[in-house]
Amino acid sequence: MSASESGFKAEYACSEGCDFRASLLDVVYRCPRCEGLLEVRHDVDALRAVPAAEWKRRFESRFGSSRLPEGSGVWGKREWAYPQLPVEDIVSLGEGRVPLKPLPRMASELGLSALDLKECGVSPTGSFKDWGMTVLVSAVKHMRARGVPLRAVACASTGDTSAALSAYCAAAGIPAVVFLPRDKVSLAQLVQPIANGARVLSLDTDFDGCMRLVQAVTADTGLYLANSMNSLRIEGQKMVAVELCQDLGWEPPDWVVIPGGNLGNASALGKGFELMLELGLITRRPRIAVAQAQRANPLARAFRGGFQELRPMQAESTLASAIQIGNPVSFRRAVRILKAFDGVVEEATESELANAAARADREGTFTCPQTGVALAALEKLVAQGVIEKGSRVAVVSTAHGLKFADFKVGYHRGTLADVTSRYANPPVQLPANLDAVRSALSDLG
Ligand SMILES: N[C@@H](CCOP(=O)(O)O)C(=O)O
Repeated sequence: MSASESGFKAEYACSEGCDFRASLLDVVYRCPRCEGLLEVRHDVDALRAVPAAEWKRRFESRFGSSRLPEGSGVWGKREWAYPQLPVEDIVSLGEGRVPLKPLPRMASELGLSALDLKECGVSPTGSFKDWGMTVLVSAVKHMRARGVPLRAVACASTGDTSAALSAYCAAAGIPAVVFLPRDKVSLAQLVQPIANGARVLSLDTDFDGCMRLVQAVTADTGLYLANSMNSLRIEGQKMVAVELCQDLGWEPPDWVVIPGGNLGNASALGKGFELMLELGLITRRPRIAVAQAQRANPLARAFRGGFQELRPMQAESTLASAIQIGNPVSFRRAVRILKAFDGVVEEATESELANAAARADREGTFTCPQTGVALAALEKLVAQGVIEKGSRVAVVSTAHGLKFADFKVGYHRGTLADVTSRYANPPVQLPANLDAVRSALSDLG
Protein backbone atom coordinates (compact mmCIF):
# COMPACT_ATOMS: atom_id res chain seq x y z
CA MET A 1 0.00 0.00 0.00
CA SER A 2 1.30 3.46 -0.81
CA ALA A 3 0.88 5.68 2.21
CA SER A 4 -0.67 8.29 -0.09
CA GLU A 5 -3.59 5.88 -0.36
CA SER A 6 -4.02 6.26 3.39
CA GLY A 7 -4.32 10.05 2.99
CA PHE A 8 -1.25 11.19 4.89
CA LYS A 9 1.27 13.60 3.43
CA ALA A 10 4.42 15.51 4.28
CA GLU A 11 6.33 18.37 2.67
CA TYR A 12 9.43 20.47 3.27
CA ALA A 13 9.12 23.57 5.45
CA CYS A 14 11.72 26.02 6.71
CA SER A 15 12.85 24.96 10.20
CA GLU A 16 13.54 28.60 11.10
CA GLY A 17 9.94 29.73 10.66
CA CYS A 18 9.76 31.22 7.12
CA ASP A 19 6.65 30.25 5.20
CA PHE A 20 8.71 28.43 2.54
CA ARG A 21 7.21 25.09 1.47
CA ALA A 22 8.39 22.56 -1.12
CA SER A 23 7.53 19.10 -2.36
CA LEU A 24 9.62 16.16 -1.13
CA LEU A 25 10.36 15.57 -4.83
CA ASP A 26 12.30 18.85 -5.01
CA VAL A 27 16.09 18.90 -4.75
CA VAL A 28 16.43 21.44 -1.97
CA TYR A 29 18.25 21.37 1.38
CA ARG A 30 17.98 24.92 2.70
CA CYS A 31 15.31 27.59 2.80
CA PRO A 32 15.96 29.89 -0.19
CA ARG A 33 14.82 32.88 1.88
CA CYS A 34 16.78 32.59 5.13
CA GLU A 35 19.32 29.81 4.35
CA GLY A 36 18.05 27.86 7.37
CA LEU A 37 17.81 24.07 7.18
CA LEU A 38 14.53 22.54 6.12
CA GLU A 39 12.41 20.05 8.00
CA VAL A 40 9.92 17.49 6.79
CA ARG A 41 6.57 18.70 8.07
CA HIS A 42 3.78 16.16 8.45
CA ASP A 43 0.06 16.84 8.32
CA VAL A 44 -0.28 16.42 12.06
CA ASP A 45 -4.03 17.06 12.04
CA ALA A 46 -4.53 14.14 9.68
CA LEU A 47 -2.25 11.94 11.80
CA ARG A 48 -4.12 13.02 14.93
CA ALA A 49 -7.37 11.72 13.47
CA VAL A 50 -6.00 8.26 14.22
CA PRO A 51 -6.21 7.65 18.00
CA ALA A 52 -2.92 7.11 19.86
CA ALA A 53 -4.01 3.61 20.85
CA GLU A 54 -4.52 2.72 17.18
CA TRP A 55 -1.05 3.98 16.25
CA LYS A 56 0.41 1.82 19.01
CA ARG A 57 -1.57 -1.19 17.83
CA ARG A 58 -0.43 -0.72 14.21
CA PHE A 59 3.20 -0.28 15.16
CA GLU A 60 3.15 -3.29 17.48
CA SER A 61 1.56 -5.54 14.85
CA ARG A 62 4.11 -4.59 12.18
CA PHE A 63 6.97 -4.94 14.64
CA GLY A 64 6.33 -8.68 14.78
CA SER A 65 6.70 -9.15 11.00
CA SER A 66 9.86 -10.72 9.65
CA ARG A 67 9.13 -9.47 6.13
CA LEU A 68 10.48 -6.22 4.70
CA PRO A 69 9.59 -3.44 4.52
CA GLU A 70 6.79 -4.12 7.04
CA GLY A 71 9.21 -5.46 9.64
CA SER A 72 11.66 -2.55 9.29
CA GLY A 73 11.84 -0.38 12.41
CA VAL A 74 11.45 2.64 10.12
CA TRP A 75 8.95 1.49 7.48
CA GLY A 76 6.78 -0.26 10.05
CA LYS A 77 6.00 3.36 10.99
CA ARG A 78 5.96 4.62 7.39
CA GLU A 79 3.06 7.08 7.84
CA TRP A 80 5.36 9.07 10.14
CA ALA A 81 8.41 8.86 7.84
CA TYR A 82 7.59 9.52 4.19
CA PRO A 83 3.86 8.90 3.91
CA GLN A 84 3.45 9.43 0.15
CA LEU A 85 6.21 7.01 -0.82
CA PRO A 86 4.99 4.03 -2.86
CA VAL A 87 6.02 0.71 -1.33
CA GLU A 88 7.83 -0.32 -4.53
CA ASP A 89 10.32 2.53 -4.03
CA ILE A 90 11.26 1.58 -0.48
CA VAL A 91 14.90 0.50 -0.15
CA SER A 92 15.14 -1.38 3.14
CA LEU A 93 17.91 -3.59 4.49
CA GLY A 94 16.06 -4.38 7.71
CA GLU A 95 17.05 -1.31 9.75
CA GLY A 96 15.73 -0.58 13.22
CA ARG A 97 14.09 -3.03 15.64
CA VAL A 98 17.31 -3.10 17.62
CA PRO A 99 17.79 -4.40 21.17
CA LEU A 100 17.29 -2.29 24.26
CA LYS A 101 20.02 -3.83 26.39
CA PRO A 102 19.78 -3.35 30.15
CA LEU A 103 22.99 -2.62 32.06
CA PRO A 104 21.81 -3.58 35.57
CA ARG A 105 25.24 -3.63 37.24
CA MET A 106 26.21 -0.19 36.00
CA ALA A 107 22.73 1.10 36.91
CA SER A 108 23.08 -0.19 40.45
CA GLU A 109 26.62 1.17 40.84
CA LEU A 110 25.45 4.60 39.67
CA GLY A 111 22.29 4.50 41.81
CA LEU A 112 19.93 4.60 38.81
CA SER A 113 16.68 2.69 38.82
CA ALA A 114 17.25 1.67 35.18
CA LEU A 115 19.99 2.04 32.59
CA ASP A 116 19.31 0.74 29.09
CA LEU A 117 21.44 0.88 25.97
CA LYS A 118 19.50 1.35 22.72
CA GLU A 119 21.85 -0.59 20.48
CA CYS A 120 21.40 1.26 17.18
CA GLY A 121 24.62 -0.26 15.84
CA VAL A 122 23.02 -3.72 15.70
CA SER A 123 22.01 -2.81 12.20
CA PRO A 124 22.76 -3.69 8.54
CA THR A 125 25.86 -1.49 8.27
CA GLY A 126 26.61 -1.35 11.98
CA SER A 127 25.39 2.12 12.89
CA PHE A 128 22.31 4.24 13.53
CA LYS A 129 22.85 5.94 10.16
CA ASP A 130 20.87 3.13 8.51
CA TRP A 131 17.67 4.45 10.11
CA GLY A 132 17.87 7.71 8.19
CA MET A 133 19.59 6.47 5.06
CA THR A 134 16.78 4.08 4.19
CA VAL A 135 14.44 7.09 3.91
CA LEU A 136 16.85 9.21 1.90
CA VAL A 137 17.83 6.51 -0.61
CA SER A 138 14.19 5.43 -0.98
CA ALA A 139 13.32 9.06 -1.74
CA VAL A 140 16.08 9.17 -4.36
CA LYS A 141 14.78 5.98 -5.96
CA HIS A 142 11.32 7.55 -6.06
CA MET A 143 12.63 10.82 -7.55
CA ARG A 144 14.55 8.96 -10.26
CA ALA A 145 11.45 6.88 -11.04
CA ARG A 146 9.54 10.15 -11.43
CA GLY A 147 12.14 11.51 -13.85
CA VAL A 148 14.19 13.77 -11.54
CA PRO A 149 17.68 13.67 -13.13
CA LEU A 150 19.83 12.49 -10.21
CA ARG A 151 23.07 10.84 -11.38
CA ALA A 152 24.46 9.91 -7.98
CA VAL A 153 24.19 10.49 -4.23
CA ALA A 154 27.10 11.93 -2.23
CA CYS A 155 28.05 12.47 1.40
CA ALA A 156 30.93 13.57 3.58
CA SER A 157 31.54 11.18 6.43
CA THR A 158 33.53 10.17 9.46
CA GLY A 159 32.83 6.57 8.49
CA ASP A 160 29.29 5.55 9.42
CA THR A 161 27.23 7.71 7.06
CA SER A 162 29.41 6.62 4.12
CA ALA A 163 28.90 2.95 4.97
CA ALA A 164 25.14 3.39 5.18
CA LEU A 165 24.88 5.44 1.99
CA SER A 166 26.99 2.95 0.04
CA ALA A 167 25.02 -0.08 1.17
CA TYR A 168 21.57 1.39 0.49
CA CYS A 169 22.68 2.77 -2.88
CA ALA A 170 24.19 -0.60 -3.78
CA ALA A 171 20.89 -2.28 -2.92
CA ALA A 172 19.00 0.25 -5.08
CA GLY A 173 21.49 0.26 -7.98
CA ILE A 174 22.19 3.98 -7.54
CA PRO A 175 25.79 5.35 -7.82
CA ALA A 176 27.22 6.65 -4.53
CA VAL A 177 30.17 8.96 -3.88
CA VAL A 178 31.71 9.30 -0.41
CA PHE A 179 34.09 12.00 0.79
CA LEU A 180 36.28 10.67 3.61
CA PRO A 181 38.97 12.45 5.63
CA ARG A 182 42.16 10.49 4.91
CA ASP A 183 43.44 8.35 7.83
CA LYS A 184 40.63 9.55 10.09
CA VAL A 185 38.16 6.65 9.76
CA SER A 186 38.66 3.09 10.99
CA LEU A 187 39.76 0.40 8.54
CA ALA A 188 36.43 -1.39 8.91
CA GLN A 189 34.58 1.82 8.06
CA LEU A 190 36.82 2.52 5.07
CA VAL A 191 36.32 -0.92 3.58
CA GLN A 192 32.51 -0.81 3.80
CA PRO A 193 31.91 1.67 0.92
CA ILE A 194 34.76 0.07 -1.03
CA ALA A 195 33.02 -3.31 -0.78
CA ASN A 196 29.67 -1.80 -1.77
CA GLY A 197 31.11 -0.30 -4.94
CA ALA A 198 30.87 3.38 -4.01
CA ARG A 199 33.28 5.97 -5.46
CA VAL A 200 35.51 6.56 -2.42
CA LEU A 201 37.33 9.91 -2.29
CA SER A 202 39.98 9.88 0.42
CA LEU A 203 40.74 13.56 1.00
CA ASP A 204 43.64 15.25 2.69
CA THR A 205 41.46 17.17 5.15
CA ASP A 206 39.19 16.60 8.14
CA PHE A 207 35.44 15.91 8.19
CA ASP A 208 34.56 19.61 8.15
CA GLY A 209 36.72 20.04 5.03
CA CYS A 210 34.94 17.10 3.39
CA MET A 211 31.58 18.62 4.33
CA ARG A 212 32.50 21.93 2.70
CA LEU A 213 33.51 20.14 -0.50
CA VAL A 214 30.47 17.90 -0.72
CA GLN A 215 28.16 20.88 -0.26
CA ALA A 216 29.93 22.68 -3.10
CA VAL A 217 29.81 19.64 -5.39
CA THR A 218 26.14 18.94 -4.71
CA ALA A 219 25.21 22.50 -5.65
CA ASP A 220 25.02 20.70 -9.04
CA THR A 221 21.51 19.35 -8.59
CA GLY A 222 22.36 16.13 -10.45
CA LEU A 223 24.36 15.04 -7.41
CA TYR A 224 22.14 14.56 -4.40
CA LEU A 225 23.40 15.41 -0.89
CA ALA A 226 22.96 12.63 1.68
CA ASN A 227 24.28 14.26 4.85
CA SER A 228 21.82 14.85 7.63
CA MET A 229 21.48 18.52 6.74
CA ASN A 230 19.14 16.87 4.24
CA SER A 231 16.06 16.59 6.44
CA LEU A 232 14.86 13.34 4.84
CA ARG A 233 17.50 11.62 6.96
CA ILE A 234 15.98 13.00 10.15
CA GLU A 235 12.64 11.33 9.31
CA GLY A 236 14.20 7.89 9.67
CA GLN A 237 16.51 8.71 12.54
CA LYS A 238 13.67 10.11 14.65
CA MET A 239 12.26 6.55 14.84
CA VAL A 240 14.97 5.78 17.41
CA ALA A 241 12.94 7.85 19.90
CA VAL A 242 9.70 6.17 18.86
CA GLU A 243 11.13 2.66 19.10
CA LEU A 244 12.71 3.46 22.45
CA CYS A 245 9.32 4.46 23.88
CA GLN A 246 7.72 1.43 22.28
CA ASP A 247 10.35 -0.79 23.97
CA LEU A 248 9.48 0.82 27.30
CA GLY A 249 5.70 0.30 26.99
CA TRP A 250 5.24 3.85 25.65
CA GLU A 251 6.67 5.38 28.81
CA PRO A 252 9.70 7.58 28.03
CA PRO A 253 12.76 7.36 30.27
CA ASP A 254 13.63 10.30 32.52
CA TRP A 255 16.81 10.99 30.55
CA VAL A 256 18.20 10.07 27.16
CA VAL A 257 21.95 10.45 26.66
CA ILE A 258 23.22 10.60 23.08
CA PRO A 259 26.65 11.27 21.52
CA GLY A 260 26.80 14.37 19.33
CA GLY A 261 28.97 15.21 16.31
CA ASN A 262 27.22 16.73 13.30
CA LEU A 263 24.13 16.91 15.59
CA GLY A 264 21.52 15.53 13.17
CA ASN A 265 21.00 12.66 15.59
CA ALA A 266 20.17 14.81 18.61
CA SER A 267 17.77 16.82 16.44
CA ALA A 268 16.11 13.66 15.18
CA LEU A 269 15.68 12.29 18.68
CA GLY A 270 13.83 15.42 19.76
CA LYS A 271 11.68 15.40 16.62
CA GLY A 272 10.57 11.86 17.38
CA PHE A 273 9.58 12.72 20.93
CA GLU A 274 7.75 15.85 19.76
CA LEU A 275 5.65 13.91 17.25
CA MET A 276 4.70 11.32 19.88
CA LEU A 277 3.68 14.13 22.25
CA GLU A 278 1.61 15.84 19.56
CA LEU A 279 -0.19 12.61 18.72
CA GLY A 280 -0.71 11.60 22.35
CA LEU A 281 1.42 8.43 22.37
CA ILE A 282 3.40 9.84 25.28
CA THR A 283 2.49 12.57 27.73
CA ARG A 284 5.87 13.56 29.16
CA ARG A 285 9.16 14.89 27.78
CA PRO A 286 12.35 13.11 28.77
CA ARG A 287 15.37 15.31 29.35
CA ILE A 288 18.14 15.03 26.77
CA ALA A 289 21.88 15.06 27.38
CA VAL A 290 24.20 15.40 24.39
CA ALA A 291 27.70 14.04 24.95
CA GLN A 292 30.77 15.27 23.10
CA ALA A 293 34.43 14.33 23.09
CA GLN A 294 36.41 17.02 24.90
CA ARG A 295 38.60 17.31 21.79
CA ALA A 296 35.65 18.05 19.50
CA ASN A 297 33.25 19.98 21.70
CA PRO A 298 31.72 23.00 19.91
CA LEU A 299 28.25 22.28 21.33
CA ALA A 300 29.58 21.86 24.88
CA ARG A 301 31.38 25.21 24.59
CA ALA A 302 28.24 26.89 23.30
CA PHE A 303 26.20 25.32 26.12
CA ARG A 304 28.62 26.68 28.73
CA GLY A 305 28.18 30.10 27.14
CA GLY A 306 24.38 29.93 27.44
CA PHE A 307 23.97 28.67 23.87
CA GLN A 308 25.54 31.62 22.14
CA GLU A 309 26.08 31.23 18.37
CA LEU A 310 28.24 28.36 17.20
CA ARG A 311 31.95 29.08 17.18
CA PRO A 312 33.34 26.51 14.73
CA MET A 313 36.57 24.94 15.98
CA GLN A 314 39.30 22.76 14.59
CA ALA A 315 38.34 19.36 16.05
CA GLU A 316 41.35 17.55 17.48
CA SER A 317 42.12 13.90 16.98
CA THR A 318 39.97 11.77 19.29
CA LEU A 319 39.32 8.05 19.74
CA ALA A 320 35.67 8.96 19.15
CA SER A 321 36.55 9.61 15.51
CA ALA A 322 32.95 9.42 14.28
CA ILE A 323 32.14 12.62 16.21
CA GLN A 324 35.40 14.43 15.46
CA ILE A 325 33.55 17.43 14.04
CA GLY A 326 34.21 21.11 14.74
CA ASN A 327 31.48 22.78 12.68
CA PRO A 328 28.26 20.77 13.15
CA VAL A 329 25.75 21.44 10.40
CA SER A 330 22.71 20.81 12.63
CA PHE A 331 23.87 23.08 15.46
CA ARG A 332 20.79 25.32 15.42
CA ARG A 333 18.35 22.41 15.18
CA ALA A 334 20.08 20.68 18.10
CA VAL A 335 20.05 23.82 20.26
CA ARG A 336 16.33 24.21 19.66
CA ILE A 337 15.76 20.61 20.75
CA LEU A 338 18.00 20.95 23.81
CA LYS A 339 16.07 24.02 24.92
CA ALA A 340 12.73 22.27 24.38
CA PHE A 341 13.85 19.19 26.35
CA ASP A 342 15.57 21.02 29.23
CA GLY A 343 18.75 19.52 27.87
CA VAL A 344 22.38 19.61 28.91
CA VAL A 345 25.70 18.98 27.20
CA GLU A 346 28.60 17.15 28.83
CA GLU A 347 31.98 16.14 27.49
CA ALA A 348 34.43 13.29 28.04
CA THR A 349 38.21 13.00 27.93
CA GLU A 350 39.92 10.20 26.03
CA SER A 351 40.50 8.21 29.21
CA GLU A 352 36.93 8.72 30.43
CA LEU A 353 35.35 7.61 27.15
CA ALA A 354 37.58 4.55 26.77
CA ASN A 355 37.00 3.36 30.33
CA ALA A 356 33.24 3.95 30.17
CA ALA A 357 33.05 1.87 26.97
CA ALA A 358 35.09 -0.91 28.59
CA ARG A 359 32.93 -0.82 31.72
CA ALA A 360 29.76 -1.38 29.64
CA ASP A 361 31.48 -4.17 27.70
CA ARG A 362 31.85 -6.04 31.00
CA GLU A 363 28.07 -6.38 30.93
CA GLY A 364 27.99 -8.05 27.51
CA THR A 365 28.01 -5.13 25.06
CA PHE A 366 30.73 -4.23 22.55
CA THR A 367 30.47 -0.47 22.56
CA CYS A 368 31.95 1.97 20.07
CA PRO A 369 34.02 4.94 21.35
CA GLN A 370 31.17 7.39 20.63
CA THR A 371 28.90 5.39 22.94
CA GLY A 372 31.79 5.49 25.40
CA VAL A 373 31.52 9.29 25.28
CA ALA A 374 27.80 9.06 26.13
CA LEU A 375 28.40 6.60 28.99
CA ALA A 376 31.22 8.72 30.41
CA ALA A 377 29.01 11.81 30.24
CA LEU A 378 26.31 9.86 32.08
CA GLU A 379 28.77 8.94 34.86
CA LYS A 380 29.76 12.60 35.21
CA LEU A 381 26.19 13.93 35.15
CA VAL A 382 25.20 11.47 37.89
CA ALA A 383 28.26 12.45 39.95
CA GLN A 384 27.28 16.14 39.58
CA GLY A 385 23.68 15.39 40.63
CA VAL A 386 22.34 16.69 37.28
CA ILE A 387 20.95 13.23 36.60
CA GLU A 388 19.39 12.34 39.93
CA LYS A 389 19.78 9.01 41.69
CA GLY A 390 16.82 6.76 40.97
CA SER A 391 16.41 8.12 37.43
CA ARG A 392 15.57 5.86 34.50
CA VAL A 393 18.13 6.51 31.78
CA ALA A 394 18.48 5.34 28.19
CA VAL A 395 21.76 5.76 26.32
CA VAL A 396 21.72 5.75 22.53
CA SER A 397 24.53 3.49 21.34
CA THR A 398 25.30 4.72 17.85
CA ALA A 399 27.58 2.12 16.29
CA HIS A 400 28.80 -1.43 16.73
CA GLY A 401 32.14 -1.82 18.48
CA LEU A 402 33.30 -4.23 15.76
CA LYS A 403 33.81 -1.17 13.55
CA PHE A 404 36.38 0.02 16.07
CA ALA A 405 38.37 -3.14 16.76
CA ASP A 406 41.67 -1.20 16.89
CA PHE A 407 40.26 0.92 19.71
CA LYS A 408 39.35 -2.22 21.66
CA VAL A 409 42.70 -3.90 21.01
CA GLY A 410 44.62 -0.77 21.99
CA TYR A 411 42.56 -0.39 25.15
CA HIS A 412 43.19 -3.94 26.36
CA ARG A 413 46.85 -3.80 25.38
CA GLY A 414 47.13 -0.54 27.30
CA THR A 415 48.62 1.27 24.30
CA LEU A 416 46.06 4.04 23.71
CA ALA A 417 47.55 7.51 24.08
CA ASP A 418 46.19 9.50 27.04
CA VAL A 419 44.22 6.50 28.34
CA THR A 420 44.76 4.59 31.58
CA SER A 421 42.99 1.30 30.94
CA ARG A 422 41.16 0.51 34.19
CA TYR A 423 39.44 -2.58 32.81
CA ALA A 424 42.26 -3.97 30.64
CA ASN A 425 41.88 -7.72 30.17
CA PRO A 426 44.84 -8.89 28.09
CA PRO A 427 45.11 -12.56 27.15
CA VAL A 428 47.12 -14.78 29.50
CA GLN A 429 50.20 -16.11 27.65
CA LEU A 430 50.95 -19.71 28.70
CA PRO A 431 52.89 -22.75 27.62
CA ALA A 432 50.55 -25.47 26.33
CA ASN A 433 50.63 -27.71 29.41
CA LEU A 434 47.99 -28.77 31.90
CA ASP A 435 49.74 -27.57 35.05
CA ALA A 436 50.14 -24.07 33.67
CA VAL A 437 46.49 -23.99 32.60
CA ARG A 438 45.27 -25.28 36.00
CA SER A 439 47.37 -22.76 37.82
CA ALA A 440 46.02 -19.91 35.64
CA LEU A 441 42.48 -20.96 36.57
CA SER A 442 43.08 -21.72 40.26
CA ASP A 443 41.38 -18.58 41.54
CA LEU A 444 38.10 -19.63 39.87
CA GLY A 445 37.75 -22.39 42.53
N1 LIG B 1 29.36 10.94 12.14
C1 LIG B 1 28.92 11.13 10.81
C2 LIG B 1 29.27 12.48 10.26
C3 LIG B 1 28.30 12.90 9.18
O1 LIG B 1 27.12 13.26 9.81
P1 LIG B 1 25.70 13.23 9.13
O2 LIG B 1 24.79 13.47 10.28
O3 LIG B 1 25.69 14.31 8.13
O4 LIG B 1 25.49 11.92 8.54
C4 LIG B 1 29.40 9.99 9.91
O5 LIG B 1 29.33 8.85 10.31
O6 LIG B 1 29.85 10.23 8.82
